[in-house]
Amino acid sequence: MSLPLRAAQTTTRALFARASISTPSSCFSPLIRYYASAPSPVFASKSADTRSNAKRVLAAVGVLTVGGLGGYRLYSFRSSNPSSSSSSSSSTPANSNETPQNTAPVKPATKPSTPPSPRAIVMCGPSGSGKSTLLKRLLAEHPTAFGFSVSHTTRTPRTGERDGTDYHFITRPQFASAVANNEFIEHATFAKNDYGTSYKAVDDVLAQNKHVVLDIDMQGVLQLQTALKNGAKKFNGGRPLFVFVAPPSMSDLEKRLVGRGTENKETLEQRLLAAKDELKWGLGKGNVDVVIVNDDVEKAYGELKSAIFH
Ligand SMILES: Nc1ncnc2c1ncn2[C@@H]1O[C@H](COP(=O)(O)OP(=O)(O)OP(=O)(O)O)[C@@H](O)[C@H]1O
Repeated sequence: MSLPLRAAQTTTRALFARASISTPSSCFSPLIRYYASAPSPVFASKSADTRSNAKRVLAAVGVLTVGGLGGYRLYSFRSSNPSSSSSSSSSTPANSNETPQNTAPVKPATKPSTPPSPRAIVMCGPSGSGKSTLLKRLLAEHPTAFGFSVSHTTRTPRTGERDGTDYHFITRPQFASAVANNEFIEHATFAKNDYGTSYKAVDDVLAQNKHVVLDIDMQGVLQLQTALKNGAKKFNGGRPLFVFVAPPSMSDLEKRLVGRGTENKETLEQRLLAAKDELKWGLGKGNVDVVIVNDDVEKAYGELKSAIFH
């Protein structure tokens, strides 16, 4: 990754963090939000439908690539396991005559199972794609199965904030030491303060037999995936499930961000710009386990549950 791109993404990340502080989801860390999930999924094998869907989505990426912020259509599919070398996700270009509208959605689970051990579920996708919307529903439907991880930060506690509950408040040298010791899944700086997500904080939730959903931006996911590939601790021996939430189109995404009322012109542009990169990455071969296109909340939520409970 070139330095200019990374610098631009880091800036975007900071903007996201700043904006998210004032959003309804700001009850979670400004850099990463955690939700305990319903019990862990076990991946179903990919069906013919799934592979067919993947082909169509990849075709949609092509449209996005040449069409800039123009409209595109995306459809749900299960991608390959990003950390599994035995993965066999399809990457064959789609038949250009096929229309996404004919794509069958991933079938929701009919009988949710209860996997034996907790798991981390990593939610990612462009800002405004609907991650919080879906996760709030999951949390509401499975309140006792959810737990929250506590982030570390070097910023000063605000009135009422409790160390170890709202954040782990640490000094800059402590933070630097934790970074050097690879204790963070991901970390970033915002407004001159450092924020980080430690493996331990996530493991603490898993140890309570609760599942954790991490709502992370693309850079955080890339950090995590790199760490996992390099042998970092894997959340109580389990591997996270990577879920990418995509909007049905760029114009829908823009409408939703505007409608949410959280953006000014600058942050809106930043988010839409970042969304293009995130979509290319999220829909790329093998980068995530599941892609959910949130064109309809009910359908998307069903697909999320299907991914989690299978
Ligand atoms: N399927 C949908 N149809 C229409 N509007 C939706 C849908 N899903 C979510 N929204 C709306 O889109 C807006 C953005 O959703 P949400 O805040 O959940 O996105 P997000 O991915 O969590 O964003 P961020 O990463 O910035 O927190 C919200 O106003 C939400 O109500």
